[in-house]
Amino acid sequence: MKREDVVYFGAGPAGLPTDVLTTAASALLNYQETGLGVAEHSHRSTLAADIVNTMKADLAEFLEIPPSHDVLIMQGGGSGQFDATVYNSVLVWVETQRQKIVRANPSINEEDLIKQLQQKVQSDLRLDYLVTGSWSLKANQEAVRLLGPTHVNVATDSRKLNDGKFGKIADESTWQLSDKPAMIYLCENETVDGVEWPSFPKTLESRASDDQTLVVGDFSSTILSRRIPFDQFSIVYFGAQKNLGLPGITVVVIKKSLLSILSQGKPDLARKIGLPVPPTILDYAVAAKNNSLYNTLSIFDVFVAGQVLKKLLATFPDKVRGQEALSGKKAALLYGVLDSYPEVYKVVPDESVRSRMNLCFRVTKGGNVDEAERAFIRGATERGLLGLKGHRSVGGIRVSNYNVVDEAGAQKLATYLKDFATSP
Ligand SMILES: O=C(O)C(=O)[C@H](O)COP(=O)(O)O
Ligand SMILES: N[C@@H](CCC(=O)O)C(=O)O
Repeated sequence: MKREDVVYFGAGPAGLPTDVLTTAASALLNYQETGLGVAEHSHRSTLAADIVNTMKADLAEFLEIPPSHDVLIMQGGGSGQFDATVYNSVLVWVETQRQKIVRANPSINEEDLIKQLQQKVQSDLRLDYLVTGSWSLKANQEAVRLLGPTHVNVATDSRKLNDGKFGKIADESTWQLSDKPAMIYLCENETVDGVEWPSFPKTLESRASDDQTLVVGDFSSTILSRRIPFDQFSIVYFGAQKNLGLPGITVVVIKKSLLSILSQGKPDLARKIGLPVPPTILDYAVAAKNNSLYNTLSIFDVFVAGQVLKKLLATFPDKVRGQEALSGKKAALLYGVLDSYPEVYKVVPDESVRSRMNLCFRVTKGGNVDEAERAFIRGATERGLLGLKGHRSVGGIRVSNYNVVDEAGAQKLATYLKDFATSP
C-alpha cells in the first residue's frame, strides 16, 4: 500500500505529516550541510541547544504558555510522569511544610523538625486522583505503589456511576477531595475509553494558585488540539507520540515557582521521614537547571516535534484556536454519522464527555458485535483506513482524530461509516 492511499487513525504512535517526515529523513542523513545527521550530533552542541530552544519557543507560542511556566523535555513517557508527578509533588509538599515549621520556630532542632514532619505526613499527606478512565487509573495505581494507599485518595471513580465501566464523569458535588491535598491529578482525555473533560472543573479553579496543592493534568491525547488554561495548572504533561511527534520525548509544562521550591527541597529530609525521593532523571528542578539536557536526549525527536510546530504555526495564524476549531469540526462530522445510524453504531461514552480525539464505539449491525466489527475493520482496511481497532483492554472500534488526520481524511472515514451502515 502507498503512503498516500492511507489515512491512519492509530491511537499513538499516531501518523505524522509526510512533509515533516521528508524533512526529518533528510536531516537524519545530513543536517544543515554539516556532513552529519541530526541524531549524530552531540546533544551538548550549540546546534542541539538551538533545536531544543526553538522547539520550546514555538510550543510556547502555539499554546500561549504564560511566562509563569517553563517547558521541560523529558523521557520515560506517560508512565514516567505517573512517577515524576508523585515524587516531585511529595518533595514540594515536604519543603513547604518544612518552611512553615521553621517559620513558626526558627530555632527548632533537626530531631523535633523530623518528629513534627512525621506527624504531618500521617495526618495530612494525601494525593487526590480523579479517576475517569484507564490512564488516570494507572496513574493512581502507581501512586499507591510508591506511597502506599493511606496517602492516596480517589476523589471520584467514574466506574461507580456507569455499571463498573468508564464512560461518564461524576458531578463535581459528589467528589471527595482531601482537605489540603498535595496534588490533584486528572487525565484530560482518556485515550482508551474515549472520555474527554468538557471544560476545566469549577471545583479546581484557583486551586493551583498558592502552590500548596499541585493541580496536574495529563494532556497526552489532546495536546495541540485545544486551549489549555495554564494558569489553573501547576503541571501539564504529554507524550509526543500523538499530536506532537515521535515516541521518545515527553513534555512537561510546569510553574516556575514550583521549580524554585523544588530546588530548595531536601531529599535527605524526605528520606528521613520515610518518603521517596525523586530519582535524578525524574527531578523537574534538575531538568530545568540543565535546559532538559541533564543526560542524552534524542535531539532527533525534538527536531521532529519542532517541524510539526513550525507547520502548525504556518497553517493556523490564530494558533491553537485554529486547530481547536478544525478538530471540533472533524469530530462533529464523525459523531454526526455515528449518531445517524443508532442500529449500526453505539458510541461508548456518555454524550456529555465524548472525546474529540478518540471516538470509541461498537458496531452492532446484525446483532453479532464481534462479527460486525471484524467486517467493519476488513472493509476499512480495503479503503486504506487503518488503525481503527479499539484498545485491547476494551475492544470495539476507536477512531483517533489527531491533528494529522485532515478534513479529507475525516471525510473519507465518514463516507465509509455511511456506506457500511447502509450496505445490505
Ligand atoms: O495517554 C495515552 O493515551 C498514552 O498512550 C500514554 O500516555 C502512553 O504512556 P507511555 O506508554 O508513553 O508510558
Ligand atoms: N496510546 C495507546 C497505546 C497504549 C498501550 O497499549 O500501551 C492507547 O492508549 O491505546
